Amino acid sequence: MSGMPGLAQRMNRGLHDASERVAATPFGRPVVHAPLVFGLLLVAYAVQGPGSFATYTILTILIYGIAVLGLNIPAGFGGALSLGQGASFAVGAYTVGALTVDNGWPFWATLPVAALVGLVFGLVLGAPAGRLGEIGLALISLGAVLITLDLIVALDGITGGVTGLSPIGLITGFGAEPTYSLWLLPVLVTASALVAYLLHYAVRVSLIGRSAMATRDEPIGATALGISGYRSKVVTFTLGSGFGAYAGGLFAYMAQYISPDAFTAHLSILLLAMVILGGAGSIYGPLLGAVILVLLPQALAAYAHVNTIIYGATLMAVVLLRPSGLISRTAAPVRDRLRASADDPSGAEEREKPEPAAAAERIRNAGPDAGLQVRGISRSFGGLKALDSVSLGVRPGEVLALIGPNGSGKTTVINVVTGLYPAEEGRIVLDSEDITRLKARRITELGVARTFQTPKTFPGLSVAEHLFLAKRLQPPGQVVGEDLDPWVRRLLKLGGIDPDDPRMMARETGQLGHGQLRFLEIAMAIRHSPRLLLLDEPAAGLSQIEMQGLEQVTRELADLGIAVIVVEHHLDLVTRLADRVVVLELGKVLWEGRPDELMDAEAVRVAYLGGAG
Ligand SMILES: Nc1ncnc2c1ncn2[C@@H]1O[C@H](COP(=O)(O)OP(=O)(O)OP(=O)(O)O)[C@@H](O)[C@H]1O
Repeated sequence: MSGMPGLAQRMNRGLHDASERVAATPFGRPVVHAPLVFGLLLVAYAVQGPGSFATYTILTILIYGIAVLGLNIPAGFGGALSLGQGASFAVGAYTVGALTVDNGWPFWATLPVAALVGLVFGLVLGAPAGRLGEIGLALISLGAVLITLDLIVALDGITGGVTGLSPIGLITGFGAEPTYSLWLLPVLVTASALVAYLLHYAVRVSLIGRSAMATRDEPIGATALGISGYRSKVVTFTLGSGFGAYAGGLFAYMAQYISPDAFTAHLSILLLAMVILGGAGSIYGPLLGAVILVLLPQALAAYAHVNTIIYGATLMAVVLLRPSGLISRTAAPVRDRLRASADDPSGAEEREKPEPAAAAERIRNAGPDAGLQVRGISRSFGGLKALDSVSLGVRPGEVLALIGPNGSGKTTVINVVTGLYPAEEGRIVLDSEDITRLKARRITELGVARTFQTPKTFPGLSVAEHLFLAKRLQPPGQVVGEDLDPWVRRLLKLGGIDPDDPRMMARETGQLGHGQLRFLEIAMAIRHSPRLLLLDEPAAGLSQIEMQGLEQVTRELADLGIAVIVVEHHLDLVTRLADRVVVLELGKVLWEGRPDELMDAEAVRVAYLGGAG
């Protein structure tokens, strides 16, 4: 299903900065520049005075900054249109308020509890919302804001109702009166912002962050890689809410008084606006958004009659002129090297051939049910029977070519085998295990890798990040007990991607050409270390040289013991590469045999080649 790209997707894809970026940010790694900023801010507080208006403004920016970094996790990395960050902020503020005012807890106890409550709140909200599309998720999160506000008013025994809670001091209890240390708040907020920034960056470069981005950019491709889109949404929502609640807790300490007025739906919209304005999905863009949207109203305060108009117009202008926000997303570095060969980690020599003896023995020892058996599968779309009782099989070490006229059902076979569409009839057995009713992700986990007719790669992730995901999501217990990185490297090179060029590896794939994407996708499938590899028209759009390279690598991979099904229109390639050929017509198997018999088969000539010759 193509359909219109969603709002969040458009928001996230936006404009790609054409420049090549290797580092995570223009200022280098966050671990280097973040402590520097921390020090500079402390100097600024000292110069301005820790209780000054300037310090208060910086602290406001940092507190909102923590909340928007959190929101950037589901909204930027995950592409979810979340309007509920204000609710998490409120939950955190009231957790701190209630524990401080009613129970006299000090800040070092209340703030972790606030973050924890925020995580639970995010999980409770994210678990049902994660199943919904963009609009559903937006509405659920907005609903959460409204309900939270009502609950704050209703639970006045804990929250103080409309009157609110005060005084909220940083250090209370132990028989002491609430204490307001002039320096404690700035240091605590600034240190918290620093940690939040580093944590946010860690999420960005983790499997969680990259999986969320992959799902955002290409959900079907992500599923084929073994990523659970639902889990990604729930986890990112939960983490973001934890950040939001912690920020709300800090806000309570800064304001020393909280009431429902501070947490209306306007706050949630403001936080989302900060993320979008600064650059959703970028590492420090949301912080820039917080700076602008805190300072702008202050700068406009003198023009009371027009300030809202200017504020709104500025927002609209920026979003219209730069749909991806002020700061474009930045490719993140990957600590994951493609090895040139299993026994040569230095990466000098590439191994040309698999070890024939070991591989041949593995193939010989495969049991009678080894490989894939498809028995009488059918699948309809509306009134159209795309597959009608199709049976075929492929053994380890074998290349099966699936050919047939357009619309004969070749891709549907791959889609049904990989669980994208369930079969309506028949059985699919992989190495003696019935996989007919398994979900797509589970089938991937069993060692089934595929490519698509049009590569389903992730435009916002770098080449290296694609290969990172394929490796990290590799099924346990590799079938081919060898490191396949040398073949991955060869495939990349065939596609014109130099695996040893850091700039190339750091390039977002939204900037790559068709051939590069096709080889990258095949390389990812190989990095998955599959037992069954399904290639959907891999040679489409390739040159003769590229096709020959692809043919050689595919043969070698099969010789290692991988079972390969290749859907292909190039009959010359099919006759050279395949061990067996299955011809489909109108969803049925028309013919099956050796490639050298193909041209003599009368039925195939009539159906597939139009009876010529
Ligand atoms: N998701 C779908 N919804 C509706 N119809 C579908 C869907 N997927 C496939 N079909 C239909 O099923 C039939 C088989 O399609 P399929 O893509 O498997 O053919 P194919 O042999 O791979 O063709 P091509 O060589 O053009 O890729 C076609 O008529 C197609 O329109």
